[in-house]
Amino acid sequence: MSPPLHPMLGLALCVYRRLYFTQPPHLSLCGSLHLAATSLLPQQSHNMDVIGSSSGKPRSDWPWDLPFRLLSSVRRNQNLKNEDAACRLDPKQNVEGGDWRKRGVERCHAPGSKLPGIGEAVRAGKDSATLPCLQTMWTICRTRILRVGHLAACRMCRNATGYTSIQTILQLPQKKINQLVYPVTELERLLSPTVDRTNFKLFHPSHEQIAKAEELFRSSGKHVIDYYTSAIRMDHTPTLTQPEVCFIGRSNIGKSSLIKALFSLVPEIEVRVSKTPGHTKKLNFFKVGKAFTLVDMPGYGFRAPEDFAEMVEAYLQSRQNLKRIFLLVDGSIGLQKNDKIAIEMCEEFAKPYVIVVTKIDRVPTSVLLIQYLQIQEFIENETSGCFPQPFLVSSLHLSGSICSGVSSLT
Ligand SMILES: Nc1nc2c(ncn2[C@@H]2O[C@H](COP(=O)(O)OP(=O)(O)OP(=O)(O)O)[C@@H](O)[C@H]2O)c(=O)[nH]1
Ligand SMILES: [Mg+2]
Repeated sequence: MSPPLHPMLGLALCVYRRLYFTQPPHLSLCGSLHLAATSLLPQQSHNMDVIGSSSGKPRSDWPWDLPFRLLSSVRRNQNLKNEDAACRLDPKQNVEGGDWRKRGVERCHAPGSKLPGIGEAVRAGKDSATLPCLQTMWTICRTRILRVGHLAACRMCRNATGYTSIQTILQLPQKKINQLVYPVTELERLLSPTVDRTNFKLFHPSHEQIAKAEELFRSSGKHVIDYYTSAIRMDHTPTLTQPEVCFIGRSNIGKSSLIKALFSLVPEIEVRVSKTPGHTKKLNFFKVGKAFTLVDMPGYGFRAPEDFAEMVEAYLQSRQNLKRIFLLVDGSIGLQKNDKIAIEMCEEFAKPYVIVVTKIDRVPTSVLLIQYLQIQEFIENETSGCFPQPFLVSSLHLSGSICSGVSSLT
């Protein structure tokens, strides 16, 4: 029989479990993988070819079929020439497991020195033996607890990579699978039966398709996934023939986090994520084998780099092998003025782009649905090169959330 808990401890545990052992972490990662996976799939191209606009009018001028068809062609048809292959692809991912683990270690060691310990007590003239003794014990205990916690967290984090796989997710109850893999379908369920759902169903890959695309995000001897280089100006960018996709959005919107989540099967790749806006200062290139390249970019808006225009706009405008832009928008606030400027830019440069609604784990479903419908309407009425169905993702940090997510499965 488990010992009775102190009421306060019981309450704390409840809050803790509520905060950390719920679904969003999976949802997030799955959403990202789903996004990554599906956008690479050949089958998707068929959808893309036929969907046209949601008004039923075919978008014959839509350049989408190129990027979406790519990957499969490359993989299936080895004879395809590079230039042809370079016409259809895209993906994404991210990293920071390494960083996180390092920070975990720092956290383990730092607290002792920061505690109001013996030194401070002595300086404050408290010469009673009790205080320093208790504080020393507390320091030691706390350091140990943190260290054990850190090791457990690291272990969970390693395990977590296993749970990022669609195969693992498929072992979950059906309802959970749906929540994780098809967040858009979950939203759709809330609509009244009279609402036109066409644009909710355009992008709905099967589990097999996702699994296939997921394979692209596993590094192996023949298919090496790794950071490649960084550039601060267009003329510093590497000359690459394989197709490229990039992630743009306001600073702090979660571009790097999304890339990191997509690279969660390759945790050794470092993708730096930060709470501080304006963290990514360069164009960071990550190679996914010979298949394609992902580019993480500085954000626009608050604390954007001064040379943002020369760097990012020039890249978007003139990068020949750029096949798709993923424009990230915050799920809680929807399209902002800056986002609309970015959309105008994509339209002007005639690059195919997708709107990705991020951080959906932080948004109540009702708010998310409203934002989603507004974005869909905007796409329908104001754009011509944007994929009509926004993607929903939440790419939580590998720290905490994912580990907790794993725990919730066990
Ligand atoms: N809850 C939640 N937080 C997220 C998500 N994605 C990113 N974040 C958090 O948002 C903050 C910013 O994430 P980044 O990935 O560094 O954002 P960024 O767009 O690369 O920012 P810049 O490099 O400054 O332009 C971090 O604290 C992330 O943990 C998400 O899906 N859900
Ligand atoms: Mg960043």
